[in-house]
Amino acid sequence: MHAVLALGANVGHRAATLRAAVDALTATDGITVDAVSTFVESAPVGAVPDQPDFLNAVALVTTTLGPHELLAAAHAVEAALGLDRSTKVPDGPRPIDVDVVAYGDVELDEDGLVLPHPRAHERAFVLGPWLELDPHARLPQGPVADLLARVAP
Ligand SMILES: Nc1ncnc2c1ncn2[C@@H]1O[C@H](COP(=O)(O)OP(=O)(O)OP(=O)(O)O)[C@@H](O)[C@H]1O
Ligand SMILES: Nc1nc2c(c(=O)[nH]1)N=C(CO)CN2
Repeated sequence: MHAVLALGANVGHRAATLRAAVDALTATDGITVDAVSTFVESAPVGAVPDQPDFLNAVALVTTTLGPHELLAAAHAVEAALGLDRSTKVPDGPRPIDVDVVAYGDVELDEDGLVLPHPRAHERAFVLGPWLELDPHARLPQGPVADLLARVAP
């Protein structure tokens, strides 16, 4: 299955951490990283505006893992790179965040996993890097190119 992962970091050496996350994904059984976007910087979006800017990227992967296993693998990469989920503030600062944006065309909402990611369609820091890798990418809300045009200033 093809899947789309979003990576973000705003604490520590952000670029080094994003590279380490890609390396950790590459080293994960059942995941092949096919493409990684450029790293883009953006101001924090969401409930915590007073925090450092983020560096974000998108990775396209091919995986034999199921969607829940892929989320577990993303969480394992976060933990390996120092993310302590017990102290994580929603929308707040973090050394690394790895979200599952899409898993093929699968739509589901079960056991702590919503696919596609419920906020991906309104996040330029996801849509822009994804569009760079796949000009034909789509979400249920529409083509990623159109969604980006709608949210980008
Ligand atoms: N598609 C998804 N990708 C990642 N996490 C998801 C997804 N759908 C649901 N979740 C759930 O969301 C929970 C919180 O995720 P997380 O801690 O990454 O939130 P956040 O990064 O603060 O905010 P956001 O989810 O808006 O990026 C996770 O524990 C996970 O179970
Ligand atoms: N620019 C930007 N803002 C955010 C980000 C992020 O990755 N980039 N992640 C968040 C919570 O997941 C909240 N806000």
